[in-house]
Amino acid sequence: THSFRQRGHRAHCYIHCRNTATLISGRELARQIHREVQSEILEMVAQGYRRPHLSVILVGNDPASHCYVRNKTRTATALGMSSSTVFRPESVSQDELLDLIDSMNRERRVSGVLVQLPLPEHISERAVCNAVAPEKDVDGFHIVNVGKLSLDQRCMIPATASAVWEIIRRTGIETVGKNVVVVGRSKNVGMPIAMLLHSDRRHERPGGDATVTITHRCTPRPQLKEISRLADIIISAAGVPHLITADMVKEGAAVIDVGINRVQNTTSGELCLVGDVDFEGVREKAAFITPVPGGVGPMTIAMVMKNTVIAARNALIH
Ligand SMILES: Nc1nc(=O)c2c([nH]1)NC[C@@H]1CN(c3ccc(C(=O)N[C@@H](CCC(=O)O)C(=O)O)cc3)C=[N+]21
Ligand SMILES: [Mg+2]
Repeated sequence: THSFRQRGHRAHCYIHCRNTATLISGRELARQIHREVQSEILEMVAQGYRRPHLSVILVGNDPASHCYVRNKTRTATALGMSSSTVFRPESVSQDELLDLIDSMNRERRVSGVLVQLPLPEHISERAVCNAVAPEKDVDGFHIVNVGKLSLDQRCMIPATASAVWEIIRRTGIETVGKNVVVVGRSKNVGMPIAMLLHSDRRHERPGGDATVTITHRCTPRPQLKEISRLADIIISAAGVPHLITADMVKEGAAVIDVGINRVQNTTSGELCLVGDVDFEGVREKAAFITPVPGGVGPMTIAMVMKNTVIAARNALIH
């Protein structure tokens, strides 16, 4: 629902400003992607090809990781893919994981391989990500995919970055020549988001042609505010609740909240999920805002599905 507020003094020169942002439904956009993925799978099956298959490796018993993985495999099944999850205890050795990945790489019916992160301390995430065959790497974390992303080449794009990209594209938010601030520089989230948005739209893997500023824990708060107030698009992937407040947002900006923070509700004491954005305050200022939950999260899952179908399609060509 949109409500409007009258701005300006004279009746003939008023500007109607939305006084609350348009809520971007990640759930609705994800359903759109699901339908596209589903029909692509139907087409492949109709052509006589095997259904795409997603193989997941899940180490340890972190409830959130189990929840995300269940979400992915459940969605895969719903879209007509097959999927399997291999569970290993926290104590698994790196060699055992590498062997497991190797067998999935060799298995022809496996289209995509995903190792849920984080992994225990004694395992090198880099070694594990690099063990996945780049063409089955639906997370886009293999060093070859990271390199290709940086060179604007076609590659597997990390799902969270694709999610942010698709939210921007499908909402019709302009990026060319716009100021974007990406808050957070993680290799799996902040960095690939910044990479997509700043790069050239004419390249093999088109970019957003935006002017991108990356801020991080060493950015002084007053400077973050100065930069974010100039931003047409704010993308926060810091993991800090209430980091982005209304005073940091330009009127009419788009605010995309990638944060996932589990916090205890001060009144009810319940654990709840919040993003990095002070939603109630910022929605009065922004033109577009994504909620948490129901924003980037569901789109991330949808983009993993899309990557799996891309991997399956690519495997038909060779
Ligand atoms: N190899 C690997 N690939 C990943 O893509 C990956 C990963 N490891 N490790 C963890 C992060 C996090 N991530 C999320 C995916 C979906 C939601 C999601 O669906 N969130 C729901 C809420 C779910 C809830 O209630 O917790 C929402 O925002 O509406 C959240 C987070 C993928 N990650
Ligand atoms: Mg979300």
